[in-house]
Amino acid sequence: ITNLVSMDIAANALLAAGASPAMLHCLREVPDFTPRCDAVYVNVGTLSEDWLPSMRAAASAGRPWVLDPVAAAASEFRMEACLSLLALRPAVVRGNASEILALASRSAAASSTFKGVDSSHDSGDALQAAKALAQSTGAVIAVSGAVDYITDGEQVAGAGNGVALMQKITATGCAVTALITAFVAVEPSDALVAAACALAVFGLAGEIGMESAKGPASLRMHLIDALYCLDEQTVTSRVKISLQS
Ligand SMILES: Nc1ncnc2c1ncn2[C@@H]1O[C@H](COP(=O)(O)OP(=O)(O)OP(=O)(O)O)[C@@H](O)[C@H]1O
Ligand SMILES: Cc1ncsc1CCO
Ligand SMILES: [Mg+2]
Repeated sequence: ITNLVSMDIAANALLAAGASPAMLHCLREVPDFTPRCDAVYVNVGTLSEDWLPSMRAAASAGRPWVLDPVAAAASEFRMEACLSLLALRPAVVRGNASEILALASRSAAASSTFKGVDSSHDSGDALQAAKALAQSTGAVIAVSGAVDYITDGEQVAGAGNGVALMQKITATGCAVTALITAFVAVEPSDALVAAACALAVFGLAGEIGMESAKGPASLRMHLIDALYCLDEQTVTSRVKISLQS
């Protein structure tokens, strides 16, 4: 269940990576459909009062699930929605630094530099907040940025792949959270590894895509092509993941 802006890029990124996406958000379909999913993705980017019950039902269906708290500090309603979803035990939460800082401080007003769906902080600024949030929620917290940080509250992994121009394509963050969900479906017992690998692989696809891109629109196309064409040799030789502690 993802936002209206991200549906296309998220579904195409998942297909290119070998997953099988389906976007449904009708509450009456959730009980039939969700048990058949290997993992569930909930993204609040275009939240509405109608969608929140569907999100809560899908997150409660007993499948491993992943939360993208897009613009968590946009409003009281959105912050409360994110906090109520966090209580439903996501395996992973992936946000940009501003989103993770806002969630960790649990207040829509706390983020004075908040401007919307884009981050106004570097990922490193949110590392301590991510660790605290991981400890208080039991979720793996991933903060995207120049270096993506992934933590379970004890261990911290850094994923260094990616290109800055990815920030100029809307919903690349939403797409990488979708990819994390697919990786969690494959590796449900190690969400830290799943999230770190998905972020590194998506960043690597961005690096390879950048070799042919002329700007954000062509990078979007080449990134999806690169994701589709990745092979094991390229992944193992170019992925940059390090354990920080
Ligand atoms: N400065 C950067 N250098 C390299 N890669 C980056 C940089 N900033 C972001 N990325 C990568 O871009 C992708 C999207 O991350 P970003 O932090 O922009 O997400 P976001 O703000 O949630 O995006 P959106 O809300 O548009 O979906 C991630 O794969 C991340 O690793
Ligand atoms: C631009 C935008 N607005 C709500 S969700 C979204 C996609 C990036 O998060
Ligand atoms: Mg985002």
